[in-house]
Amino acid sequence: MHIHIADTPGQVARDFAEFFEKWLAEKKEPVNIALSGGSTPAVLFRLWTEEYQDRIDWEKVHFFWGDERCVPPDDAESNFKMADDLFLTPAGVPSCNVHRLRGELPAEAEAGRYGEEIKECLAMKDGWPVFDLIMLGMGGDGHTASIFPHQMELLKAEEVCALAEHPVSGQERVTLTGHVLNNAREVAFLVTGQSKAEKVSAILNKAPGAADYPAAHVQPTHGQLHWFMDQKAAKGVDEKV
Ligand SMILES: O=C(O)[C@H](O)[C@@H](O)[C@H](O)[C@H](O)COP(=O)(O)O
Repeated sequence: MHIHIADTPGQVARDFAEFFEKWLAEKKEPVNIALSGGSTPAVLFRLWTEEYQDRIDWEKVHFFWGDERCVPPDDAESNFKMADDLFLTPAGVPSCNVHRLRGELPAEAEAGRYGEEIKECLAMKDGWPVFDLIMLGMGGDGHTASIFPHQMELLKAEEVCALAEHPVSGQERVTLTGHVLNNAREVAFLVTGQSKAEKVSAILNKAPGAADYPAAHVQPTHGQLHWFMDQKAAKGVDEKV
């Protein structure tokens, strides 16, 4: 596991962007990556648009989503909308490289369709699709993607994508499931802010009860795991974990 701690959320985004640029430069073939949702990636998306438009050959990158809210693509809640407004469109990412999870469609059917699209586009290993890189966030309850503590069974689901729901709002989601997350070549958490510190510390220090948090179960079978955090989220984490 690789721990990357920076002073500020802006520096976390910059550290990840530099990591990503070096990582991509070593790839001879196009890569398939899954973007995280929520608000944390916004800083990175703006940075990619403002400073990396010409530094990265975005035609080499195919974008998928680790999860999506079951809303239309123009809804303020849409993970796609945030990425598209801040990065995909302004940075001129080719639309054929953007594999949108169609939140406007009936969730169960879309979970199946998106899983099939992923299996068509990605290599397979151990019966599961292999993302080159999956970006993840973590909620204050320890959820990741849209695998929440009240739906731990999604960590072991037999489908590539499954229907999920937010425990408070009841909002329907579609999420990658645990086997897919753990089949990736690289998994990178981007987690910032004081509100995440307790769960981050429990997970990285393997404290009792950490197994109740879905993010604790992201342990790539073959791949590398990275935690990019700011000082506030990483409070209490021993860098030697
Ligand atoms: O659709 C989502 O909301 C995400 O995929 C979710 O897993 C998110 O990454 C965390 O909830 C952290 O969200 P913030 O970045 O807003 O703290």
